[in-house]
Amino acid sequence: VRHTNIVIVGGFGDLAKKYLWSGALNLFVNNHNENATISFYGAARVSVEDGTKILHNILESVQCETKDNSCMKLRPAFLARSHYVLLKTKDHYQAFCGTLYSLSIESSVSMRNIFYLSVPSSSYEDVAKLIKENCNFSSTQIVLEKPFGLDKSSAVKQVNNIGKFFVSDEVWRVDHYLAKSVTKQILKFREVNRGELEKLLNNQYVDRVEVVMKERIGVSGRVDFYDQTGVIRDVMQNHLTELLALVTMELPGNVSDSRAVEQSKLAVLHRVASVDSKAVVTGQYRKYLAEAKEELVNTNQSHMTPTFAAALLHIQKLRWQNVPLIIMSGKHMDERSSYVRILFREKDFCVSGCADGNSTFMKYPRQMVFQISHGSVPSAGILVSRSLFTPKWPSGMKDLPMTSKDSLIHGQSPGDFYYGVPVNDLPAYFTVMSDLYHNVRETFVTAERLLTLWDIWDQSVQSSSLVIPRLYKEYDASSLNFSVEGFKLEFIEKEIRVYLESGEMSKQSIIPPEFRNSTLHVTEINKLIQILCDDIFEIATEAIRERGNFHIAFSGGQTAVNFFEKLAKEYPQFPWQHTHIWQVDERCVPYSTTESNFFSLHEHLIKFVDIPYFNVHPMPVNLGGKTCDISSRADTVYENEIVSLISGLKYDFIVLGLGTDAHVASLFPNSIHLHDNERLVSYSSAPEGFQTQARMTVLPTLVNHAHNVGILVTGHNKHEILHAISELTMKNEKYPVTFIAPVNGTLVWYVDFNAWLGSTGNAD
Ligand SMILES: O=C1O[C@H](COP(=O)(O)O)[C@@H](O)[C@H](O)[C@H]1O
Repeated sequence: VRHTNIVIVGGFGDLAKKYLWSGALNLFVNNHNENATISFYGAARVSVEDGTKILHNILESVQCETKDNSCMKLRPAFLARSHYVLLKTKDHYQAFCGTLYSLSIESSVSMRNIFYLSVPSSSYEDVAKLIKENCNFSSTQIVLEKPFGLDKSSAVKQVNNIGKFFVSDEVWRVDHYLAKSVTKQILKFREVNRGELEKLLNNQYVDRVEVVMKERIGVSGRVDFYDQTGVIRDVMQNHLTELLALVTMELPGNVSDSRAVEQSKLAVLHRVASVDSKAVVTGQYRKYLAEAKEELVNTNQSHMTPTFAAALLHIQKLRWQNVPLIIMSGKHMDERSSYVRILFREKDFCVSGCADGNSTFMKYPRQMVFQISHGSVPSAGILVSRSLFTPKWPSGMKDLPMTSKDSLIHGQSPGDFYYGVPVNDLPAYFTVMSDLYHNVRETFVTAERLLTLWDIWDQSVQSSSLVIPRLYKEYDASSLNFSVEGFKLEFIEKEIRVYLESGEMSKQSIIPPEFRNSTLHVTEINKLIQILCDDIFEIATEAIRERGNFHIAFSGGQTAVNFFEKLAKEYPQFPWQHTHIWQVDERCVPYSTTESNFFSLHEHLIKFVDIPYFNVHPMPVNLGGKTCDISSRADTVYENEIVSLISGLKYDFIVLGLGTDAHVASLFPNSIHLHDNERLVSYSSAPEGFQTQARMTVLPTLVNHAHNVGILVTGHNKHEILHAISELTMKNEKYPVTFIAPVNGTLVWYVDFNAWLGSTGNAD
């Protein structure tokens, strides 16, 4: 007869309450019999009286997973064999272990003791010492939960500290991802499909490998643990790299031989290059800092803790050379899903009958997915594209056909996959407990593997702790989309941060590639003007090559002045001889006054460039010696000039500004001219408060005919209006800029940091 004592040190902790006691019940139900008996002890540091009550309450809530008879029948016996034990001092350990020892002698059974340390890792050494020195059993297992160090050197220290008391065979480090039902099947699946699959798993066929763990939950309630850890240490260095090893390692001759499996895993992990800082991007969900402030006393470093990270790994081995291996995980993501996805290259080309979906050629990527937690798949399982090969399922799995009606899975119709699921999808901690009991080594992490995993991640945990993670919206991390560029990972959307003079960060913002469905440039003002001038120069050169001339209309106002001189002085090759300069709007004042738009156009641009006199087209606001005399119909005169000179009424480039009230040109909120589809140019008037109310302006119809329109927005006073119009999708009279939408042309927004962020400072 053999007896096993399982002692959960820290038996009232979160892990124990959530997982360990139900794992214990399941273990008892499936293994306890008269030849192999099991007792459980929940150990803590409170009095026997209190502890007994607490344990009783915890065990009351541990119910059978299913109402299956054997569990219901055996549950009372399990409760009777579960006891509280006070383990605080040396004497407590001595007394407890002494009792266990006497019991085994009395009943002449061989005794085995498993101490599950569900306590903070900082106590491991002390507890290990107490066990070793006071419980002199011949057979003891010490079970540890992560964190196994915060980096390589602290991991080495932890290994050595435990090693002072227990030899490596006695130390069992849990990685519960190795106990997930599908993880358990990976090698078996590879084994039964060895013939078909092994020839595909290499750089000739594999396009990339993704190891992903997305969670809906955040870390509220456990920030004290998470703040120092962050996502890389929490799940990437361990769970996800272990999964990567299982799919990339050489398949040993016998996958049940745990030594061979370990050797093979180590061999591949040794070849994973250390993760470089350029190969990592990190993020933090927006509420994290507030949560940290609620739960921690010191939050000085909390803004640096990543709750999301993606990393690009490479294996320096011929088999996997140049295959990007992407490991990614995040909290508060759009879904809960973890998987290893292998995407295969498409080598064949379909010529006929390709569109009907029945072709053996794929419209979609060919892929194989080990779905560890279910996500959009009905349940955890293995998916294989039908066009890849027909898989066999290992004995612990069964086929589960999916219908094509369900929504897409990994971009593919469910019916396009072979789908197999574990026969028994057990909770991971049921398997942890059971594998501990049955000495199934490969569910646990050896010290050598642990340190090898740290070799891969050590550099990146150090360097990523120096980079401020990008903030993302809870459940919508689209701002974190990234791309793989050679050996680098980069966010697709650019980000700006603005620092105040003091060096403090004032604002952080993601710059989307588009604003109001048009191209957006956001940068510091000098760079912005450079981009605008470059664009004008390029379009001018192109227009002249195609049509012989270039027609550009400029707005007035201070914003435009900023770039006139740059264009005039820094583009000596600008084709002014073939350029026509027009005006977008003008104030009804003499050209010689500083209020006149033409005056500033002349003073800052025209007078510096060699442009033919007859290529300059000021708005005729001074016609007939009067300014904007209605009877002179100067608007019609300008219109006629446009009609006669500009082919198809299509300006090559129109530069607009944006008012704080969203006016463009001299089209103000609620102006009747916004709806004038007949005319091209008109008199207009600015609301009270504006300098010079009487104006002349081009109308939306004309602007919307242009090949290119650029809207230049600078200064922090434009921030609010940008924000107000950002979501407007329809034309809205209150916001004249919403009437600007080139019909067959291109609209580009040129926005400076101050306007984008609404603050001044230094941005990076
Ligand atoms: O180890 C950990 O894993 C959990 C996720 O595990 P799952 O079994 O629910 O997928 C994660 O939430 C936690 O942060 C981490 O410490």
